[in-house]
Amino acid sequence: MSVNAKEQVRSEASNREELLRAPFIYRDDEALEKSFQFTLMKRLASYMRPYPGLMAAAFCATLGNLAVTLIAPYLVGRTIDTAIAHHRVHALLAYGAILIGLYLLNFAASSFRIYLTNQLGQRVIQGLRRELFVHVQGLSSDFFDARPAGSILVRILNDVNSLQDLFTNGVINSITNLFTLIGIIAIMFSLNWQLSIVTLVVVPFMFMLSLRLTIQIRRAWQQVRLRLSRINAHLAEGIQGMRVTESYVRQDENQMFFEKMNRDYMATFLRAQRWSIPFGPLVDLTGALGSALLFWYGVHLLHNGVVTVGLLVAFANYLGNFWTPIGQLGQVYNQILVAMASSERIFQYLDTQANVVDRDDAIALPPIKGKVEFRSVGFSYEEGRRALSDVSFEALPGQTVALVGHTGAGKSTVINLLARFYDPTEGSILVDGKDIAKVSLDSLRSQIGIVLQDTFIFSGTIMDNIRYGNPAASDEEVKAAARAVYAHEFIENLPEGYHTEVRERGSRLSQGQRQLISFARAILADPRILILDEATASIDTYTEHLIQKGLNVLLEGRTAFVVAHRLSTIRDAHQILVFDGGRIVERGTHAQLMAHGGYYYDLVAAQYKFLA
Ligand SMILES: Nc1ncnc2c1ncn2[C@@H]1O[C@H](COP(=O)(O)OP(=O)(O)OP(=O)(O)O)[C@@H](O)[C@H]1O
Repeated sequence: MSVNAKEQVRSEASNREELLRAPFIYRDDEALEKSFQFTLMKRLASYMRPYPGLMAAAFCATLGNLAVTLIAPYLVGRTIDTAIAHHRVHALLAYGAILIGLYLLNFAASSFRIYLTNQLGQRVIQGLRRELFVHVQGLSSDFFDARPAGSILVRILNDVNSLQDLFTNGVINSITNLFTLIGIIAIMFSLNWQLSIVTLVVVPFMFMLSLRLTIQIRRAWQQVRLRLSRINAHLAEGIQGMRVTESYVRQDENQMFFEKMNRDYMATFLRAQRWSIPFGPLVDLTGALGSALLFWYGVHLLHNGVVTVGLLVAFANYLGNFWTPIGQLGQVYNQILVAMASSERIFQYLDTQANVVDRDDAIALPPIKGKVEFRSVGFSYEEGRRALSDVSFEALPGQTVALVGHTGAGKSTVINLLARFYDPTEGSILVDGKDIAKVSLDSLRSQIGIVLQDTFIFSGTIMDNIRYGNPAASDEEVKAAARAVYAHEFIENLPEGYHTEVRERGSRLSQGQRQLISFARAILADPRILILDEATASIDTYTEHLIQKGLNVLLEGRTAFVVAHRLSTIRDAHQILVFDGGRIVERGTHAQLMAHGGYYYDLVAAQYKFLA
């Protein structure tokens, strides 16, 4: 290698190192924690209201724990003072038996409490997740347009899960912990107030230390989780887009990006570890300090005959019992901060209202014949940007209407309004003379079939996928539908025919095969009105021929709106609506429009001649 080449390699390597070390900037919009808000907490607590029996039982079980925590140290003290100090074997055995009984009770109460609080937590979480899913499923298209699917997923999964700890342990434990602390303090003061003051000097310090450290530790681990989910998201995207990466030869950049994420994750993990390591030893140290104070002053009181050995031991036990509730209260505080951020986001979704809803006086649309009318329809997705203006047309039952125009002209918007994914801003849409804004959504959509360009294939068998159009259809009906649209042949040729499992999004099937399946699905649903966004993907001549024939069967006898990309489909349409800038600029049959020699003529000349 020449000196220059070596120099270049060295400089590339150092550039790479520099790039890798440069701070990593992410765009995260989600807050990980929020300050305490009473209204949010009250709303969260309302999710526990349906389970009064579980809450009461869990609370009783925790009272059992509480009783043992409060009584046992006192009994140990009494055992020492009355039984051991005076060599009274019977008393010793009796105390021993009572203590064993108490600890057995504690064991039973703890097991029962853990079981009950888990039941409670899981039920609350399951209910909340169900409510969120049902609500999100009922929201209108604008909601899904405005946010990526990933962020909706995170809310339904992660945000709800992050409330789990609070509902499982937090609420019940914090009440018990408070009672425990108050109980211990009360007992200690009733036994000896001077010793109590000296012993408890260390407690506020313990509490602050536990709180501060746990806050830092939680934040540090939140950062680790955040980095991990970024790596997950990046990996998922990378794997899905692998073909594009390969075709644009972007592997090196991807590797560099991944390497940065990986390093960032490692650094964050080690930082979190650094915060976590001293927690245990520091807690022990503070505990030891408390015990030292207790024994230093206790021995002094012992000399003066103010306290007994048993009382000192009881105090030491009580002090030991302070740790668990203090630590747990710190944890609950942390859980509440995290819950505030998550629940705020969850409630934001739950409070979002669907824009397209059934009116109170909505009627069910009777079985339709298929006449469709747009009357001066106008629509904007966003304020100030019109997607459709003054669109009027009429389609008679059984007619095929082709919607054509350049990209962004408004064709899909017509379809979105007809299926009532949105309501028009102006004008009205009538089906068989009935304003669709006044009929129930279910009765309208169940009579409209939609075949999109990018056919959605669900994981399951081919049979399941076709039956999606009509869940009540028998196997024979499914096959008949496939036959009608010329899909039967290719399905039969698959390894397991109709029972072939199609993987996620139908990756095993070609574009054309997916379209044929969507035709079969639509014909099985047998809608009077059909909306079809014709696929643009180029398909081999044989499949293309099948699709053409399948399409003719599908359109037969239905009112169909086709965002048309094939000249053959357009040519056969009863009516062609030509869109530009959200308006209908020309209308007529293919022959009429070609003879007119206007916008449509130019469009066909430019766009469709190759597809004829
Ligand atoms: N969800 C949306 N939010 C905001 N604006 C939108 C949305 N969908 C479409 N638009 C805008 O509305 C206008 C009409 O879009 P539309 O999708 O109806 O066009 P199209 O003719 O179907 O185009 P294409 O042939 O590319 O699908 C465009 O200006 C587009 O940017």
